[in-house]
Amino acid sequence: MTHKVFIDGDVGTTGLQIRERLERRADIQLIRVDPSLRKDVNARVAAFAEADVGILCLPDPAAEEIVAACDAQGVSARIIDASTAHRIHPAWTFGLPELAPGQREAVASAARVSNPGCWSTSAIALLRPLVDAGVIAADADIAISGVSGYSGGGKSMIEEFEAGTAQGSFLYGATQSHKHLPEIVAYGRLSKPPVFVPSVGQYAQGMAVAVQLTLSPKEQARAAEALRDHYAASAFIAIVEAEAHQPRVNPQALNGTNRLELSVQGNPQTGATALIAVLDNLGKGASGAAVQNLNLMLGLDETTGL
Ligand SMILES: NC(=O)C1=CN([C@@H]2O[C@H](COP(=O)(O)OP(=O)(O)OC[C@H]3O[C@@H](n4cnc5c(N)ncnc54)[C@H](OP(=O)(O)O)[C@@H]3O)[C@@H](O)[C@H]2O)C=CC1
Ligand SMILES: CC(=O)N[C@@H](CCC(=O)OP(=O)(O)O)C(=O)O
Repeated sequence: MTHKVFIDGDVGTTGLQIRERLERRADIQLIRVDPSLRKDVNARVAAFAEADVGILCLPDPAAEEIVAACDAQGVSARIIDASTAHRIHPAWTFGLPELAPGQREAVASAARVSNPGCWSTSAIALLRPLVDAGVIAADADIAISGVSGYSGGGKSMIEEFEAGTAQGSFLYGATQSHKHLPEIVAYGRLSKPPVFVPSVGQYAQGMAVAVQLTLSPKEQARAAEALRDHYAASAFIAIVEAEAHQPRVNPQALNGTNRLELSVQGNPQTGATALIAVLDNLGKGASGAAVQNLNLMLGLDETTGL
């Protein structure tokens, strides 16, 4: 049996990587629109009407526009949205199957799934099990930093770095209005936003993220245990020994995979704690995650083709 999938935005960074993963599969038939019509709303709505699942790999306004057009024309295609547009929308299911018990089943049966952001995937994967286990208080003082390859910024940032016009690595988001903060608060079950200062490095792909807070030595040990318990049966998320991410955390270590590695590090004497995540921004941070969600929505093993 083949499943029909339409990728809206399949020449962009995320869409192209999803297409490459799906083109290798005999169980998936990709629906394509004529390249000259790739921004034509009617042509794309027709493609959604034919698809079992459509995947949006578009800027937020374009994602909102095409969902509204599908709704207006009565097209009831199941949709995965890789943009930020619907991440905390109550009618959309958050596409992090490992979030909490029941989330995998919720994704599998959902009509609309929002694929998480790359930074938020890391932060939520670290925080949510610890908040649920009572190791971290919802109102804890938390800081998040990290480094991403420039492909995280899509085509325009890739062009900037490849043309040599980017002036090197940089921090951003210091005004604390990064677009991933709402989903980190909502799905991390926090009662206040963490302080989040990400950065971009002078390499294409891969991320390392550090969630920083104070935990007692006992809480540090409980944190590692709670994460191990939570992800024990996970195909893609693993807790590794702190040594695996020392002394340098390599943001490119998991490139080309859909994996996310977590470790608990810190100084038990002072309580200063760094929860570390490593992932591919175009793997578990975007395209791999979208394929995992697609597999679940199609009733397949979530690891198919990943
Ligand atoms: N890059 C990453 O690591 C991640 C990206 N995302 C999200 O995924 C989405 C896509 O990002 P990314 O692939 O990086 O972005 P890109 O800019 O690389 O690609 C976006 C694509 O959408 C196309 N597009 C823009 N407007 C329209 C429209 N109205 N109709 C049809 N196509 C349109 C663009 O066309 P054109 O080429 O003509 O501009 C481009 O090909 C974004 O919402 C992004 O935030 C999520 C997680 C990680
Ligand atoms: C390096 C870089 O610029 N990264 C992007 C996030 C990439 C991502 O996760 O995308 P969406 O949430 O938009 O889907 C940023 O921080 O805005």
